[in-house]
Amino acid sequence: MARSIHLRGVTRRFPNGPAALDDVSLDIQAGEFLALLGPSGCGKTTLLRLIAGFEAPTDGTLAFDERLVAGPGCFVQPEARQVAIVFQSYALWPHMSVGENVGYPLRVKGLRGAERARKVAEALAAVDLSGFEGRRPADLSGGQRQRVALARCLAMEPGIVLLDEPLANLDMHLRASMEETFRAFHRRTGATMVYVTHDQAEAMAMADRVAVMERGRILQVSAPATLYREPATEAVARFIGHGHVVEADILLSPGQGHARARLLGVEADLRCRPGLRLPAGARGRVCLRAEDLEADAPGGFLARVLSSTFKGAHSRLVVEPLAAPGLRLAVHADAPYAEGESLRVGLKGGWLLPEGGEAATLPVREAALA
Ligand SMILES: Nc1ncnc2c1ncn2[C@@H]1O[C@H](COP(=O)(O)OP(=O)(O)OP(=O)(O)O)[C@@H](O)[C@H]1O
Repeated sequence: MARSIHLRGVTRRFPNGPAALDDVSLDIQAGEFLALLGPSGCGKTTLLRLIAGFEAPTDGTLAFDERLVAGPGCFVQPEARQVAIVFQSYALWPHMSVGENVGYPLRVKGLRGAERARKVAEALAAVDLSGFEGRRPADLSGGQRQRVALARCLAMEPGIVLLDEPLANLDMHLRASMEETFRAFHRRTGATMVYVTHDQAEAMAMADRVAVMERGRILQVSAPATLYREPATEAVARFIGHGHVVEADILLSPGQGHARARLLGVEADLRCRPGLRLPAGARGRVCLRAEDLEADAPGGFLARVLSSTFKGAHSRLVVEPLAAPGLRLAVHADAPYAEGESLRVGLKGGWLLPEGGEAATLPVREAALA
């Protein structure tokens, strides 16, 4: 049975350093597929290890459903938490066959003979490895080994599955096909899954919701489309999908999900959070993506082409608005442009970041253009 996970004010400190987790509160629904995403050192693995029971919180509480598993005066040992873990390194026993590896947790549970063999065969069939029972892990490819680890997890019928960068050791091509395997695994088990990754494409492709972390804190937890279209802070806007953030003057106080503003010398209608309070005349910050911009649009702002790259269906331009020297924006155009050429760029939209976003930093970092 899938279980929900609840963290309240969880802090984890190690000696000699800032808190690895800093006052984290998070509710993961039963049966949800949640990805923890963030740069190296942001605390993803510590959070996962805490749920598994390999770490204890310095402060705060952790509960599965209604049951407290870690907190003041309480610590449930990892083996009593009934949580399955899939590691980057597969963690298969090299001396056991595939069938023995998958059947191991069932043996520990006391399952014998034909019933165990049936469950092993079912789990291997679910990951497309029927007939591999007799092989050794050493005779398998990386992707096959990871599927054996998944089958072992499947055989345990766990309520919670924790995955620590399980695709990190696989090549690009295999990763894409394994994403589908993980989604199918999730549909099949209905388990609550917490998936650690620093690869945003992976997180966005698989998870129901993504928690973006930075320096031990959760910046935003949202469905992938919401993270992309409606980032809560400038840091999330820049991190997810390489959004560009520019300053704007609010012309009409935001209404129900819309605002009128002047940015880069032209007026535009922007999307915003319903109920957002920013008076006319205030300064706001806007997340712009390539799809918010239109090349060669009369009435748009003037910009200079810095580079033009042929991408098949379109050319990807990097332009510098004349009104904001140093700012670089990505724009899609139907035709290629020459370097140094001028054009007008139309503003079709943009997302007005909610108040409380971090201070704008211009010029935009080159990294945002990658
Ligand atoms: N056992 C430990 N002792 C001391 N510091 C630790 C320990 N474990 C983690 N840390 C520190 O806590 C911070 C968060 O580490 P964590 O491994 O959770 O990050 P991460 O986001 O998973 O990074 P990566 O993607 O590189 O694995 C880091 O600064 C790390 O150095």
